[in-house]
Amino acid sequence: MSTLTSRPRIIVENVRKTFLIRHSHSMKEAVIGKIRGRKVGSSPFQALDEVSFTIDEGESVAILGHNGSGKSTMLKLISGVLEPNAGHVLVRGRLAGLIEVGAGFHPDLSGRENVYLNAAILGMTEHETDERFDDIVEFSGIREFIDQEVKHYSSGMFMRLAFSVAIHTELDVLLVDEILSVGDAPFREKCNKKIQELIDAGKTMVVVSHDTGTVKRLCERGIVLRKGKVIFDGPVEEALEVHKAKNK
Ligand SMILES: Nc1ncnc2c1ncn2[C@@H]1O[C@H](COP(=O)(O)OP(=O)(O)OP(=O)(O)O)[C@@H](O)[C@H]1O
Repeated sequence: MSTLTSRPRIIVENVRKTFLIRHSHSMKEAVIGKIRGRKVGSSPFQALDEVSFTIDEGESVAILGHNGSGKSTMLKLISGVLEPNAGHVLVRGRLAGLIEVGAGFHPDLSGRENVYLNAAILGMTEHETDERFDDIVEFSGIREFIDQEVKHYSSGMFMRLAFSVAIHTELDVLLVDEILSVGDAPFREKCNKKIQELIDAGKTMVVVSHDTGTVKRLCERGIVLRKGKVIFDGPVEEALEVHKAKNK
C-alpha cells in the first residue's frame, strides 16, 4: 500500500552498534592463551555502521542482507531491545515486535495469564485485553490448553499464542523477523492474512525475511545491508536485485 502521509514513524539516524567478540570460548583456551602469552579477551565488532533511514506511516519495508549483515540487530534497535552505541532511533506510536516472540512469556504461568502479562508489556490495558481475549485465543487455536502452564506447551503451541498476542495488540508499527516461516502451513496462511490486513489498515511494517516471495508480497521498499552498512534503499524489486547480485 502506498504511503498515506509523509509523517515519519521510524527515524534511524547515524546509528552504530558495536558488539564485543570474545576470542577464547573456553576456560581451557583462556588459560592456555595466558600461559603462552597470547592476548585473550575481546575486541569490538561493528555490527551496524552509520545507518540512517526514515520509515513513514503506512510504509512496509524489508530489511535485506546476508547472514550476519545486521538485520536482526537493526530490528532489535528499533524495538528498543538493544541501544545504539551512537546515533538515534526514534519510533512514534505503539510498537509490537514479532522478534524473539514469547520472550516475555513466563513458563510457570498459564497461557491465559501470559496473554494478560504480555499484552500489558505491549502497552494494552486490562480492559483492552479483556475485549480481545477471545480473538487472541481463537487465532492461536489452542483454546483447550489456555489454562495450562506454558512450560508444558509444545514449541509450536507456544509460538502460536505468542504470535497471536503480538498481532492483536493495538499497534502502529509491527516488526517481523522470519516469523512467517514458523508454524504449520495453515497457521502460516492465517498469519500472512492477518499481516496483510494490518498493512491494508495502514500500519507501518518492518520485515526481515530471507524468503523473496514473502518480501515481494508484503513490502514495497527494501533496505539492503552489507557488513552493517546500507548499500541500497529503494523499491523492493530493485532491492532484491541488489541483494541477489551481492549474494553471488
Ligand atoms: N549479542 C551479540 N554479541 C556479539 N555479536 C553479536 C551479537 N548479536 C549479533 N552479533 C553479531 O553481529 C552481526 C550481525 O548480526 P545479526 O543477527 O544482526 O545479523 P542478521 O543480518 O540478522 O543475520 P541472519 O540473516 O543470519 O539472521 C553478526 O556478525 C553477529 O555475530
